[in-house]
Amino acid sequence: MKTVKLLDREFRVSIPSEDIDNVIAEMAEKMNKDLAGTNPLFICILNGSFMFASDLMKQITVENAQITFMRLSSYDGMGTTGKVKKLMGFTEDLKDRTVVLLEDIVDTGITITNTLEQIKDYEAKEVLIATMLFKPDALIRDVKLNYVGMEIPNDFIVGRGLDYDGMGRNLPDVYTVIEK
Ligand SMILES: O=P(O)(O)OC[C@H]1O[C@H](OP(=O)(O)OP(=O)(O)O)[C@H](O)[C@@H]1O
Ligand SMILES: Nc1nc2[nH]cnc2c(=O)[nH]1
Repeated sequence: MKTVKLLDREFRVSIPSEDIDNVIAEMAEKMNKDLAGTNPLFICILNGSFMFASDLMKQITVENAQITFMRLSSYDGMGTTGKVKKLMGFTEDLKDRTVVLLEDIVDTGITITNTLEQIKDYEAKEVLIATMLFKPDALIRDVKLNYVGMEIPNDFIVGRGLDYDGMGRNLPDVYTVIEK
């Protein structure tokens, strides 16, 4: 079993990199059809989504697609603080645009619903949500996800952009914490 140690915890591979590549490719293909002619603006929610956004955007062929970034943070160690801090905003005008929020993971749903709240006054034409990973059993907010790469169990994971106290974002595979 492939494992990795990050700080004080051990993790085992739970999703190989190729499986994630495949779901991102499928998502890009679907978006290329759905979003044709919409001049979409993708918003990558940093930090965790940097790798997903990069992998996805390389496969987006929609004309006039654009990407921008905002930075939010709510996790401390392995748990949500329940509060979403905005650390960096964007300057693009969302009015009458098709906006696609890019998340690495929707867990409790607190971050994504908070993001929707933050941008609602910008009067976008529509706001779609795309997430690489989704934990349905952890969701405590009512939110519609338009594109979901993969549903996963309610365990703490790292890799593919996701961190444990800043560590492990660079790992191409996804790893699940080994409970002590
Ligand atoms: O659905 P939720 O329970 O809100 O969890 C999802 C959020 O948690 C992670 O962000 P985090 O706050 O860890 O910041 P990071 O992206 O900088 O790692 C992840 O990138 C999502 O944005
Ligand atoms: N690293 C990491 N960040 C998260 N944010 C929400 N859920 C998770 C998770 O399982 N792992």
